[in-house]
Amino acid sequence: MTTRLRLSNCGLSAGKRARLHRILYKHGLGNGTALFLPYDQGLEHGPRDFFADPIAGDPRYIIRLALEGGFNGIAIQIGLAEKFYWDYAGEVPLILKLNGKTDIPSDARALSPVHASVEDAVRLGADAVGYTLYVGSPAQEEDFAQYRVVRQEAQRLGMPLIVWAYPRGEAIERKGGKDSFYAVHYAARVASELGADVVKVNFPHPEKHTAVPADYAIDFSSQDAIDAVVRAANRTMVLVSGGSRASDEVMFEKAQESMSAGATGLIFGRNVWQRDHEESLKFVDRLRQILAKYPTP
Ligand SMILES: O=C(CO)COP(=O)(O)O
Repeated sequence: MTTRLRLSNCGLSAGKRARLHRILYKHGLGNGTALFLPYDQGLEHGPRDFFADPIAGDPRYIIRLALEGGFNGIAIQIGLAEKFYWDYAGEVPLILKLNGKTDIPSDARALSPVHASVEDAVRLGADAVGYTLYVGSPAQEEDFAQYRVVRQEAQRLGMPLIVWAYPRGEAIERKGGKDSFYAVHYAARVASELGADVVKVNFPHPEKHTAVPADYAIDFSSQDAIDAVVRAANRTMVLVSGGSRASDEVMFEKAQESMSAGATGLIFGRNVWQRDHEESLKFVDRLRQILAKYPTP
């Protein structure tokens, strides 16, 4: 088990620390762990994610769910933030996503263009911004360049920067795929090297080792894999993402292993809202029981 990071150990400026303190200690369980509700799938995947449970297509429903479920924050794009966020008077912290893309073009040269600014985030009362970085994409040079502008603005304005570190591209596919241990481990390290305050990763699949460099061809358990990912992030807090719908047992195991590895929290979307309201709240309650076991003073 890795030691859980404290806010005081993350090299944060005063503004970033104050905002992260609000997210981690004034919302959710208030124990230093985080449960975020991401709701950018309408842009990233299109309306198909809402077919299973059409109410989930309504941003007002999702923000209410974030409140009722006691989430630490909601991650949305600028359009929904402008139109819906203040209906709820900022009762749940806002993480404004600054870039995003549709899944209509292929991922061969994945790049998530920036369409909002850190100043937008300040104007909207956000407590953090989110940036998707496609680690391994042939468009890396452009990605790093636009990321640098966001990082510098976030630094200037005291705004915590959460990097969605997503391995992508043909080279990643050859080395085990985007949720292989190799790819997720590398992505966590990249976000830390590039100055993210928080990194969001997929849960690594240690069994997807084929065709990766020999150093990685080790018989890891999933716990060993997520432990190593959290270590690779160094003084960058780690959030583990949910992914597409899976059984509750699989999700709870993922949550348990992530928190035991020293992750700060979870960012689960479709597994929360692709089900009926009562079921969503029950599911969230079980996640909160897991987080409650890992307080960070
Ligand atoms: O952070 C996420 C999307 O931005 C994760 O969402 P899912 O849990 O639906 O995969």
